[in-house]
Amino acid sequence: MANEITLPLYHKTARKNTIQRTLDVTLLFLLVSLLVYRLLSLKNHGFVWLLALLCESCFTFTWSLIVSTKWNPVEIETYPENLEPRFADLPAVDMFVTTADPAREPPIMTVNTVLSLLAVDYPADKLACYVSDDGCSALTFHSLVEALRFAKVWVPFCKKYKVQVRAPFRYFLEEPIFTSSGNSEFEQEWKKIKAEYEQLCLKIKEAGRESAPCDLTGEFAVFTNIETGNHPTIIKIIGEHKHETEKDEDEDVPHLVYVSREKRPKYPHHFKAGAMNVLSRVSGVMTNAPFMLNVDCDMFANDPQVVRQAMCLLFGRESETDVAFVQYPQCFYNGLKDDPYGNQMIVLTEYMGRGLAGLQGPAYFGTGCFHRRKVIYGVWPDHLDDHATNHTLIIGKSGEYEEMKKFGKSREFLETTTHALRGEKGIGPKLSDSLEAALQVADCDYEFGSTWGAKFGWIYGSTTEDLLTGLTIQRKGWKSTFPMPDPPAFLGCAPTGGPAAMTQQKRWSTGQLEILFSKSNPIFATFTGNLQFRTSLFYIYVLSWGLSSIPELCYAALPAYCIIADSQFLPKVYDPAMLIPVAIFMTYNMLTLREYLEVGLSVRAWWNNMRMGRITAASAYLFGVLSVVLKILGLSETVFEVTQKDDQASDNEDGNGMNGATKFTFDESPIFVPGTALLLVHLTALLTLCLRLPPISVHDDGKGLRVGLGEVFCSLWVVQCFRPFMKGLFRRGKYGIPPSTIFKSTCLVLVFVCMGLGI
Ligand SMILES: O=c1ccn([C@@H]2O[C@H](COP(=O)(O)OP(=O)(O)O[C@H]3O[C@H](CO)[C@@H](O)[C@H](O)[C@H]3O)[C@@H](O)[C@H]2O)c(=O)[nH]1
Ligand SMILES: [Mn+2]
Repeated sequence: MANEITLPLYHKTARKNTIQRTLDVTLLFLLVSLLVYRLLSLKNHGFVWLLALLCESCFTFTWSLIVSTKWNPVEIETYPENLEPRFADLPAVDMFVTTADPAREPPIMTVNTVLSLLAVDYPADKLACYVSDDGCSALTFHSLVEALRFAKVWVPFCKKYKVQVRAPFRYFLEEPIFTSSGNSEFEQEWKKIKAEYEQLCLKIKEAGRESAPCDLTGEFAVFTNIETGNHPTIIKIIGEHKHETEKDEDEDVPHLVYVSREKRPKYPHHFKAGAMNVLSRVSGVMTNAPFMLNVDCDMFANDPQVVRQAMCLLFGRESETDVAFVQYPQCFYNGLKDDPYGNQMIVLTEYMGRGLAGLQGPAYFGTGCFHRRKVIYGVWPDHLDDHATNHTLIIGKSGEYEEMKKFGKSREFLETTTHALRGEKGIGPKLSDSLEAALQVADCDYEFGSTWGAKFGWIYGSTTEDLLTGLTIQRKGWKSTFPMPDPPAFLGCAPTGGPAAMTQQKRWSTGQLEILFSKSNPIFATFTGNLQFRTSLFYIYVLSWGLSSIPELCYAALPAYCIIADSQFLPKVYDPAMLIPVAIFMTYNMLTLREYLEVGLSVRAWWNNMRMGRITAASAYLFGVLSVVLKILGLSETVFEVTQKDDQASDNEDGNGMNGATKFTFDESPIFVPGTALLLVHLTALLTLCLRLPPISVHDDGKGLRVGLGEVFCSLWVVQCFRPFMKGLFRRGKYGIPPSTIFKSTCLVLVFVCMGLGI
């Protein structure tokens, strides 16, 4: 027998990327050359030249951040099969699912996520699943109660037949190949369970149609006349794993708990971050597992080995204690062909993600992440041992009790926290015994006087609470890790449609800027904390997505301005200096295209991402900047608008759920005004050009063309990028840009043209 201590749990290898590095550096060199050229020739040119220089400086800076992040990619492999030979007793894991709105997040979706978690390949008595419902919806609760009933057949079935994908809506998409006899046990069971799942879907669908999903009596009575933003805490133990019947396969399902925290109109609830903190505390008093997994309601576990994989990276050898969290990439099951909305983030994950894994580790991306409970409770990596062995945080000694007050005033919670910090469980055998304590820690005023959300837990103050929380953890010097298994560990749902995609990007850029302009920003974290320099560069990159909209928009408007004002922002065509921008254009496109092709994506996917990058910057990011400016001026608060998720059930009905989804959709939102205006400006410029025919006339010196060909080319390129908007001008309904948006945009165009003509 192999020496069990030496069996590896994971392996991390550096990946070769010579070609990529060469291309990246070449581009950086070209960009710097362009800046030098502009600087040297600045005095011969006017404002336009200076503006171009400023924009290009921003792009060069951003590019250098990207190059630094991508420089050292790694690959991480885990060996879950070695976990049990090495550790007979696997650690417990609490699994959190958040949902907020049964209309935007169909309960059947949450149910599938929960089922996939309940069925993972891990001892059921070590798992507990907590669902936080910020919508306080009887429908969601009802759906979960039904789901547990189904789980009692689904989980044993998955384990018996080693089902690979344990979210039923995915599993039942295809019929397996049954053995020829046609009546095998598997076939019969498969059909029976499929019928039961269909029954479950039907029940949930019908319940959703009624004003109340069922009679609001018994367990459901608390939901009578409930108001979403004004109600007491509701915690329901939907299913308790029974130890006595451990041998009985039918009952081998983990705990399932429903949590809807108290909400009152005047109390801030801090959106998802608040929900996660409540889940941390409720699970603290109920199960107190040393590790916690968190997923959004649309992110099901796609690989039943996922908990074991994560434990390979988190649990075990001492040298691993510095890994604070294991973040899995966000991958999507509803990915439309060729990524028309440019939000599948495959290339971003592949290059930036792998690169980050080679540094201090990835940021926390909000879902598909396993956290160490101690880290969430604010422990520093160098204090880990104090807490584990001889920490004196024992309740009862006065001074220390003071220190513990930062966790809030529940005695039960403080007790379990002490245990958690010491690496013990310290909770009673029955969930129901802790119900009262759980209700107390979910109160909306529980956090008053504590430092929840400020020093530890999920940190408040940004609509991208994930980045802020991760940054706070990494600031302490913690590392994290980013395995990218195939098949993906989790699969979620990417927003489809212009409005949903833009709303999400706007929220992200808002949240990112909130962090950048706060005292938690990565620059301070490097100088006053332990955030590594290059990890900090990554954070600066990601947190300034919103800001990038300003140089992007200016630069995109420059060609049109130049054509209208008859000036030039690029060197003349016959000027040898023109080679620099041409080389930049070619290298950039070649390099990015290569990245897409390398990971098996199409040219179309590359192009869609390129153009969505421009569209997003001109719309969502700009609005992100606006909402942060309004917040800083104290004029409005930022809010977390939940992303609309497509209904899986209806997806299945029409086979692919992609009815016209590749056509860009619009709504009345002002978010589409800047993009429309930009397009109209370019069309106006190109039209002016045609009216000024013949555009190509020989200059006095006989050498040049009157029109800057560079500018015309750029203008055509911008129009090409905004083609979805161009089509939107001529379409109607949700595929068309609303007349009011066109009107507002036209006003902006008039202002712009007047500026260009110097009126
Ligand atoms: O008041 C709220 C608002 C949201 N959520 C939940 O937060 C999750 C993420 O919301 P979603 O609308 O899906 O946002 P996305 O932009 O798709 O989410 C990404 O970005 C968020 C930060 O902006 C992270 O929190 C997420 O984990 C990450 O997947 C969902 O499960 C919601 O139910 C709550 O629990 N309470
Ligand atoms: Mn989401």
